[in-house]
Amino acid sequence: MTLSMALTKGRLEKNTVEMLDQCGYGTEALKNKGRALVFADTKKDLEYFLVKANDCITYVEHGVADVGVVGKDTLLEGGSDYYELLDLDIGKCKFIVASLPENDLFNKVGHVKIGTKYPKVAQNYFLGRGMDVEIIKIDGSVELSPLLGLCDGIVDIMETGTTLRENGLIVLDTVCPISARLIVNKASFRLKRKEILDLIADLESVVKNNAQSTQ
Ligand SMILES: Nc1ncnc2c1ncn2[C@@H]1O[C@H](COP(=O)(O)OP(=O)(O)OP(=O)(O)O)[C@@H](O)[C@H]1O
Ligand SMILES: O=P(O)(O)OC[C@H]1O[C@H](OP(=O)(O)OP(=O)(O)O)[C@H](O)[C@@H]1O
Repeated sequence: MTLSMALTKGRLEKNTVEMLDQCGYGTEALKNKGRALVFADTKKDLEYFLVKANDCITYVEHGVADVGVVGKDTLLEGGSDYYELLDLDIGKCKFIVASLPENDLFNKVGHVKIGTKYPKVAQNYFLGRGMDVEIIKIDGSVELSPLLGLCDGIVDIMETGTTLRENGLIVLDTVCPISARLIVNKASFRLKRKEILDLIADLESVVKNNAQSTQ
């Protein structure tokens, strides 16, 4: 049976395709893609879709894609009707709390405002610290919001730390690490169990090899 796989386009795309290559799969179409969005594997009974991160969860939850590759950041913020079966150990970054050095938001008396693209993650983090903060949803360039006085601090993704540094912000705390995960539609896992377990075994051995070669 053909397996359909939703891949997150953008930052995760190159590393995901590289992993599929390492599995020995036929990813030529994905590498010469033009404006196409659906690609057939040339060696395996696999079909790929390239989608935005949030849509990856939607396609998998609805069973249009049997499996998907998506960042843990998106999973923490998005739906929950899927199985998360493998940490692919790519797209590694973390959620952090940051502010201007003079804004000690953990000790501020009164109203605290937090800018973020990830309101659910931010809300849960601050509730966990017993702080009832106001969350202000921002869609991008989140680091700008404390500089302009829109908020006291931010919850955002940090990879190299360059964006924070170049905007004079400091990390106050780490919320959690992030990496790309393989998610699976629940019904597909019953109906296409063998195909999905084979895919997981292939990806798992690539994850192990890559971990060994970076040691
Ligand atoms: N420095 C980084 N910043 C943001 N995401 C990163 C970073 N490094 C790895 N990632 C991972 O890559 C995934 C895709 O990020 P990407 O920026 O391509 O898409 P996006 O978050 O939908 O942004 P955009 O709306 O700009 O396309 C993220 O969900 C995250 O898991
Ligand atoms: O630690 P760094 O390596 O600097 O990476 C982190 C930055 O990258 C992401 O933004 P992105 O480039 O996706 O732009 P956006 O602000 O429009 O989401 C993220 O939101 C940070 O701003």
